[in-house]
Amino acid sequence: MTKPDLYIGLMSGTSLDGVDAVLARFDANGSPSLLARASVDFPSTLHDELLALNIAGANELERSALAANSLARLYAQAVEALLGQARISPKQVAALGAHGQTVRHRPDLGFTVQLNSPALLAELTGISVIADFRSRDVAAGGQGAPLVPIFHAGVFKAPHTRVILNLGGIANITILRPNEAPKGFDTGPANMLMDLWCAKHTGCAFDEDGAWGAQGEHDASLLAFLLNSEPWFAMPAPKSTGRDLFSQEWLETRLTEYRMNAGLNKQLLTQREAQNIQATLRRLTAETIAQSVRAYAADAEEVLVCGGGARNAALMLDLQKIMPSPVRTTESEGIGTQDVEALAFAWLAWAHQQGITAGHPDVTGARGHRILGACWPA
Ligand SMILES: Nc1ncnc2c1ncn2[C@@H]1O[C@H](COP(=O)(O)OP(=O)(O)OP(=O)(O)O)[C@@H](O)[C@H]1O
Ligand SMILES: CC(=O)N[C@H]1[C@@H]2OC[C@@H](O2)[C@@H](O)[C@@H]1O[C@H](C)C(=O)O
Repeated sequence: MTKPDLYIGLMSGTSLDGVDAVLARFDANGSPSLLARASVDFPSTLHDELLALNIAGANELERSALAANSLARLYAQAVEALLGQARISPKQVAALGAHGQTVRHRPDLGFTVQLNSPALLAELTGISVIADFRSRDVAAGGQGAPLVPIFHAGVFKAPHTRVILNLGGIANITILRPNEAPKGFDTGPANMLMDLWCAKHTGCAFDEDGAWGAQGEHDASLLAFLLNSEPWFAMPAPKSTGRDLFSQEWLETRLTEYRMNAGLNKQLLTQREAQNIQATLRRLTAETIAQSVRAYAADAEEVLVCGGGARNAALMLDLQKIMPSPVRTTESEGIGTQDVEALAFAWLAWAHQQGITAGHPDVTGARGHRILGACWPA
C-alpha cells in the first residue's frame, strides 16, 4: 500500500466562532492541493464556556478538561464532514493537525495554553493527531506565535515584497521578501474588540459585512486615546498577543476613562454613539496594522488579506484607504480567505512528520529552529 499523503488541518482561533477544517495533499516540497473544506460553528454553550475560560475562574481544571473533550468532539465532526465530501477513509490520512483553543497566552511568563484533547481526537477519528504546536517555541524563548509565516512563505512568496495579513480575532502580518527569511508578528486586535462591542449593543456575535459600524463615524480623539494609552502597540517585534490583553475589561476601562476625561458622564449610549465607537474600533484595527506595515514593510508592493475580517467590507475599505500599498485578498492567489489558517495547520502536521523545523527564530524570537508539535498515533 502507498504511504498516505493526505493531511487535515483544524483551526479554532481567538474569535471563537467555530472550527475551520481542510483536507489537503502535500507534494514533496510541501505545496498543498486543497481537496475539501468544512466549517462547524461552536454550539453556544461551548462558545460561552471557552470564552469564560479565558479569564481566571472557579474550578478551572475540571471545566478546561471537559471543554477540551467537547472541542475534540467538534473537531471529529469536522473531520467526518471532510472525509464524507472527499469519499476517503481515515486510513488514507497521514495525520491531522489540531490547533486547540487558546485560553491563555503568556510567553512573557513562559507558557501558552491551547485547550485540546488529542488522545480523544485520535480515538474518535482513527487518525494520528499532531497537536501542541506552540509550547516548544515558547520553551525555546520564543513567542510561540504567529506560526503561519513559514507556511505563507511556501505558498505566497513572490518576486517582490508582499505582506500577508490575517484578520482573525487578532491581526498578524507576515512580511515576504524575495531573498529573505519571512518575518511576522501580531499587530493587535482585528475583530476581537469589534465583536465584543457589537455583541453588547446588537446581540449579534459580529458585525455582518461591517454594516452596523459603517453607519457611524470614527472619533479621531478616541482613536488617539486608544492608540496612546496602550504601550503594547509601540513595542517592537517579535510580539504576540490575545484575549489576555485585548479583553472586555481592556475596552470598558478605556472607554470609561476617555468619557470621564471628556466630561461625558451619561451611562446609556444612543445607537449612533455606539456605532461611532464601533467605527473607531474598526479604525484602531486598520491604523495599528498600517503603522506596523509602515514600520516593518514600507517596501511592500501589495497586501493580501485572509481571515474572517476579509468579509468586513467597511474594514477592507478602511485598510484600502490608509495602507501604503494596494490591498486585496488571498482569493486572487487561489486560496480562500477562510482556508489559509486551517491549511497552515495541515502543513504544520506535515512538517512535523517530515521532521522539518517549522519554528523560526526570525519570526518568534526563539533561540533556534525547532520541530513543532507532538504526535498521538492513530
Ligand atoms: N460576513 C462577515 N462580516 C463581517 N465580519 C465577519 C464576517 N464573517 C466573519 N467575520 C469576522 O471574522 C471573525 C472570524 O475570523 P476567523 O475565523 O478568521 O478568526 P479566528 O481564526 O477565530 O481568529 P485568529 O486568527 O485570531 O485565531 C468573526 O469573529 C467576525 O468578526
Ligand atoms: C496564541 C495564539 O493562539 N495566537 C494566534 C492568534 O490568532 C491570530 C494571532 O493571534 C496569531 O499569532 C496566532 O494564530 C495564528 C494561526 C498563528 O500562529 O500564526
